[in-house]
Amino acid sequence: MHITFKHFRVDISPFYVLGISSGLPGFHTSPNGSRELLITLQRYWLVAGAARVPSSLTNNFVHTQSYFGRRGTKIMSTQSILIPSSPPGRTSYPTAMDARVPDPRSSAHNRLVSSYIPPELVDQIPDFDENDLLSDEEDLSFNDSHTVVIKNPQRSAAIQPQRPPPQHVARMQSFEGDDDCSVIGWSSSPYSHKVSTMQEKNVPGGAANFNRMQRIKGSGLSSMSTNVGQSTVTIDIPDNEINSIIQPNGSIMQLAGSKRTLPWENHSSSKSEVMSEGISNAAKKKVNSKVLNKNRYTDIIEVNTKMKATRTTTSTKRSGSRAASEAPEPQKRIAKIFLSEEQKLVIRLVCEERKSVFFTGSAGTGKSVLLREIISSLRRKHSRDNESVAITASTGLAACNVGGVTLHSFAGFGLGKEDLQTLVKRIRRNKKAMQRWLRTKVLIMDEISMVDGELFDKLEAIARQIRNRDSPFGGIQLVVTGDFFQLPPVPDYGKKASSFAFESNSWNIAIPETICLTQVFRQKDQTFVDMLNEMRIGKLSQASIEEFKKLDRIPIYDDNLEPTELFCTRQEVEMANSRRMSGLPGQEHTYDAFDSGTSDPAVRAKLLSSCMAPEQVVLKQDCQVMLIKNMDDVLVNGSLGKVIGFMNESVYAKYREDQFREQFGSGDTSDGDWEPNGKVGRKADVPYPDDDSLGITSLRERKNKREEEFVRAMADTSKKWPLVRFTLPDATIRDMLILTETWKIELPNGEIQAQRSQVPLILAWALSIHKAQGQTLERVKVDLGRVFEKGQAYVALSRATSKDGLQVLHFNATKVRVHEKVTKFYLSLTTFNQTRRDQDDEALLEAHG
Ligand SMILES: Nc1ncnc2c1ncn2[C@@H]1O[C@H](COP(=O)(O)OP(=O)(O)OP(=O)(O)O)[C@@H](O)[C@H]1O
Repeated sequence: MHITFKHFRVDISPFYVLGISSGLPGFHTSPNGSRELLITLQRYWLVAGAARVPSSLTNNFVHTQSYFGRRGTKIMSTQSILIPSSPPGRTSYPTAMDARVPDPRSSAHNRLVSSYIPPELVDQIPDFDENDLLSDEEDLSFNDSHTVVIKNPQRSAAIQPQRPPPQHVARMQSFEGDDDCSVIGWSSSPYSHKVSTMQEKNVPGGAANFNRMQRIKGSGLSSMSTNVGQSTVTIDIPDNEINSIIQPNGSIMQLAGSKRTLPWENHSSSKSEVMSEGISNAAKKKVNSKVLNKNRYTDIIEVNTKMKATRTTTSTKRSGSRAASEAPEPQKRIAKIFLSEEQKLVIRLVCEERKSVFFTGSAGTGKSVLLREIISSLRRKHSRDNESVAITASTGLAACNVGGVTLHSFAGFGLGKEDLQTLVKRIRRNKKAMQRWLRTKVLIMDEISMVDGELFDKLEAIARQIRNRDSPFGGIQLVVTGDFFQLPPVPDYGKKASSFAFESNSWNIAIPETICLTQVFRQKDQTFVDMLNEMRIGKLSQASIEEFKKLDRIPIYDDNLEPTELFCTRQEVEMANSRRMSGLPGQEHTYDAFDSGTSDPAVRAKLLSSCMAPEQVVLKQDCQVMLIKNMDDVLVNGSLGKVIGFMNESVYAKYREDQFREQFGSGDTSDGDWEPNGKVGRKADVPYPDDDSLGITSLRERKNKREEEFVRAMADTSKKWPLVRFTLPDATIRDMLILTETWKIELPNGEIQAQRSQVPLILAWALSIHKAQGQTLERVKVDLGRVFEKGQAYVALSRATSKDGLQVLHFNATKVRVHEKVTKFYLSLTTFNQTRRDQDDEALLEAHG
């Protein structure tokens, strides 16, 4: 996405302003008739202050959240980009100074601080010290590439407590841009406040203008602002980094999968609520008035701060000089996926040609990845009416994975067992359900293999009746995906077997386009891909049978991580996991989920019962866990790790610092590519069982006393989280403190029916095949002797990324069974697909050059 702005301002703001500025979005104003880009590079987020701002405000209005932490912690290196525009009637252009960043020593500043930060924490805020100020502008300047260079180590160290020896020349994180596109990059590193290269077009004064840095009188580093006046700046924001777009009418379009959870959403403890209650009336008034003002802004685009894809990957070898990184927070960096030509074809059919499509393909062909892309595109396309794209899936688990609701929930007809007319009547009585059916333009259905054919027909007929239109699904465009060779619908109790959706009467007329994805991404080894494809269709060659039999051995792994054992029943899974847990010494750490949402508690509990994140996670040191959310491009849903300790975020900061020193020594850290999210290539297994063993005493000696108190104060109020050691595919290790994440079951209008905040970990010695569907696992152990359902063996084995990481016990070709009608259905598609491919050959050839 390219966005062009006429004005922009860069604020570089360390500690003081943050708890306040982020919570008071109304201060962000811009001149009449113009659009303003405000970039705030924040050194510290004083979360205590921010947490007192009601989430409704932050959610619905500014979304300054970029990298939020939890209450009671200090978060280093946050940034946000806000793009408000044109509040009518405004002609003035308040600077950061007069609008929201009063001189830290002024009474105005104190008033702001004290109205948003609880008194006990105000006491912990270090006094502003004249010595902390940079003496003059020579201490701080922009160099040619607009790099902030902090020249005075002592002073900047005092201001920014976690700063390592600071010859830190902030290096730009610049994105590549084409000629028409100016680019701004930024870094989350507090050592590198910066705004990267900007190619300004038609800028009166050009770069010189940019350099016109405004400093806040007397406040040194506490805030700076650069004002480019009439520059035109276009920034290129990768789609996957846009969380939400606030539209001219004030409504918010959430984009798929990228929203960062706010601390108060995350927090399972009621502490933050207590804090909100404690908010002063004056503050409440202030906040409310800002809410009322929200329509003044016509659009705000929020960019989350997952680490930019342009960050260089850390080498695991020690290198002479590296840029020190401080950020103890696990920053997210989601890999940019380049879609294959066949994936792009589906996007084109759906988004440009508005066709109803069914895209299918064997396990690992990127159906889920593609679906997420489609959702993003459709949401952007239908941004004026965010209710028009309905995301659904056959099961709660699948729905949770794509951020949608179950088909039943969308339909609003309960279990949907009654006859058609009864169901239609029920929906007509349900205003919200009616609205959904009427407003939906695109209906997405994931995991179609588990949708019953009868249900599919009912939905089709309901759509026609409610929308009073005779075309299939009443004119709703369908985007359907899944693989019928995987798990089938669960039959109703007492009913023999369910039918498949493709057997329904309406399937063929409702879905004119079918695309079979053929390129497998999950496995790289073509022999293995072929073996799995044979297994999928139940036609195993003798050679493949022999190969599978060879997998009945115990793979040797260099680390202590064991393969995840897949079982058919939940009971077996629970037994296997609890047996292993009870064998571990050590104290249990329990994490209770925090559930919320608009549905009543009983419905919510039911909706969340199939959420991948359990209600309660009990962990011990040394237990094996699996990540159930993508954290970045390396640590992804399915990554295996071992809990090596429990600590709070402040202690983790020290831990990271220790880790860094241990690995790279305490020498020059001013340059290089070491990055803050913990990718430290250290093979030695150094246990960090608890806070006390972290040697923080010695570190403290090196710290400023004031800062130490601050850290302790913050640490005291925070909770201990699991520190997990992940072994990466290249055999290096990476430790990450795992905090809570959120899963949502969301209706098309953005209403969150149910939401769960929980640490994104599950015990990973064992997993059910049902839950494993959709997962990618590096190490898998399956006992085929226990498999009973058609498609089950295929689902289980196809989770593995390689033969080396797959152990198969009791392989028996007769256990590999498929539904005959599924085979027939796919055979009929092959012909169709060939025709489709013939048609598209030309386009594909062209695309390949
Ligand atoms: N275009 C792509 N480029 C690179 N990797 C991809 C691409 N598409 C998918 N992948 C990767 O392939 C793996 C499998 O993708 P995904 O889970 O979307 O497959 P799927 O078809 O949904 O599988 P299943 O049917 O087993 O659920 C993931 O690790 C994903 O990141």
